[in-house]
Amino acid sequence: MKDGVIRFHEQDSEVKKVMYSRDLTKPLVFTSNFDLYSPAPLNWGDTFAWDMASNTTKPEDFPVVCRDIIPEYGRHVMKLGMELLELLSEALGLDPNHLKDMDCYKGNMLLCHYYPTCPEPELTMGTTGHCDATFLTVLLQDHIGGLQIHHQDNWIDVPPIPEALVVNIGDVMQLITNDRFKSAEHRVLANNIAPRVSVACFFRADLRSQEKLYGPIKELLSEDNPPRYRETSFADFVAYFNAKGLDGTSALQHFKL
Ligand SMILES: O=C(O)CCC(=O)C(=O)O
Ligand SMILES: [Fe+2]
Repeated sequence: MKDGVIRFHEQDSEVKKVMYSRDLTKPLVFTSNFDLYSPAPLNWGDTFAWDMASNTTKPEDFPVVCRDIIPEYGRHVMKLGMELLELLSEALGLDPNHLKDMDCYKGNMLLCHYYPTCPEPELTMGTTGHCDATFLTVLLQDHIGGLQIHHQDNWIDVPPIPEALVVNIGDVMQLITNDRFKSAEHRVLANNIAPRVSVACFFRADLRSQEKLYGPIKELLSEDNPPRYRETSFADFVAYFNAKGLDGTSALQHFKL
């Protein structure tokens, strides 16, 4: 999978620009710098994004250099994520199907990141600190390193472990569990040694639906544990998150009661 991502990103810009867009609602998009229009230094990274929920994507729509692997990886990571949703439901004392039945996977997205070698890494970031606007993120990183997690006011390295995946809780999981599960703030350093590749599978609800509302799960609430967040559609959460940008503040604050 990592080779497939390298094959895509190391194509000529002329080939890639055909897929370039800043509209991540398109099924397959090549894009750059989540924060292109923010005043802060630009993030040093490109992304090839697949909206896994789009049922209009045909195998031949994928770029030929990674057509063999991206849909297959997508199937495997989806299966793993469903099992994780079951385990997390059980950990909350709920029926194993609870999170799956909340459709925490119906708007999934696969983000294939490529962070080019950066001549002046101290002036920017691969990705600035943020929590994901997801329930869950399953992350595959290569051997280069640079991923860090914010813990007790320090940024701690998450060293790559061969064959291992990193699983992050996202903001919307924190919201529906009323802070039982905390979202993990993370960032990626830029480096001047070698390009870095990672693949994030975002477990999300369907962004096309405004009907379903996500608030703290009723079974987890009690007199001593009243709801801490208001309900929101997944689409509204993501719209707020994207409009705010990666400015180091938590999108969850906006939904606090
Ligand atoms: O590249 C990484 O390791 C992290 C990517 C990330 O944080 C994201 O896609 O939200
Ligand atoms: Fe992230």
